[in-house]
Amino acid sequence: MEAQFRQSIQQCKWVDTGNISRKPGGLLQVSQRTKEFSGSRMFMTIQSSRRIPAHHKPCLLKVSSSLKNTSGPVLKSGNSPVSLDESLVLKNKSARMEQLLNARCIYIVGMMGSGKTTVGRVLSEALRYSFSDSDLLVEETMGGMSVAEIFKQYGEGFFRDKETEALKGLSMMNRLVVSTGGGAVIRPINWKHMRSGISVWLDVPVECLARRISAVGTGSRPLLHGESGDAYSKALTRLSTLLEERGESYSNADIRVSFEHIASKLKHVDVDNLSPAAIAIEVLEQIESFLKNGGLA
Ligand SMILES: Nc1ncnc2c1ncn2[C@@H]1O[C@H](COP(=O)(O)OP(=O)(O)OP(=O)(O)O)[C@@H](O)[C@H]1O
Ligand SMILES: O=C(O)C1=C[C@@H](O)[C@@H](O)[C@H](O)C1
Repeated sequence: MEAQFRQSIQQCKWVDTGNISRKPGGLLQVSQRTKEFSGSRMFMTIQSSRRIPAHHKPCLLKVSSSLKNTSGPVLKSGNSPVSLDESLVLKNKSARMEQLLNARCIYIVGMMGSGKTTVGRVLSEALRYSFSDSDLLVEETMGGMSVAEIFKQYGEGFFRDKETEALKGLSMMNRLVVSTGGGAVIRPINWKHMRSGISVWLDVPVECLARRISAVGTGSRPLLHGESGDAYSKALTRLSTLLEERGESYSNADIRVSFEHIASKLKHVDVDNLSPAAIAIEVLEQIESFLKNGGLA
């Protein structure tokens, strides 16, 4: 396959085919003719379907290039812009971790608004995992009722039972990134299910959570209803109480990804402008060192 691939791109004049190297995870790195594309990099990935016999594997060629000084958001991952540089780091790290991860699921825990869904989607794409959201699963089993409606009609206890059922089902699967409900950590039985994989706590300062949530409203977040004051103060008051109650439960996670730590590492003045991809990269780095240091052994 690789030889065929080399041949098929011989005519492609801006690719120096003599300089193809294989990277882990099937990534082929191709350097370009520096005369014409000075300062740019090009990566090609061969992806194939597992269900088809090896000698008939179709080949999907993904080509991306980046020019030096191109750091603006240019690729889209779901709704999250991922810069080419971040995208390459994510791809390389993910490919390196394929074996180490051994198809284990990743459970993302954290307060509402911490970015479990946003970061989870970026991670799942990079790892070529599927993405799942336990809140959405509960809504599906309830025939499309929203979480807020379930709380209102049946109460929190009922919702928590459904959440536990959803996590139990997910614990039997592999190659999933799961965004868990913000309160999933409070039930020990849920930890039993999440221990089937690697759990990651997105630890976001409460002021940042309140800013994010007050920007979009609390309509879909029943536990934030009922405070008085402006949207930011209401969210801040309620979230602070919840975080105080749950701090210890979140710290049961195998890995804690602190936004303050990422901001200081990247020399950002605050935590509000960390890209989902930068957070996903930190998650991968921490998972790698957790597993290499015998985590889950
Ligand atoms: N890195 C980021 N920078 C800026 N805004 C972000 C970032 N990540 C997420 N957001 C925004 O914060 C809000 C919450 O994000 P998201 O839905 O991913 O969080 P969540 O943890 O899944 O929340 P919930 O548990 O309430 O469903 C969204 O409006 C999202 O666009
Ligand atoms: O923090 C919580 O307890 C919740 C978070 C959401 O994801 C939903 O699971 C629900 O609104 C409860």
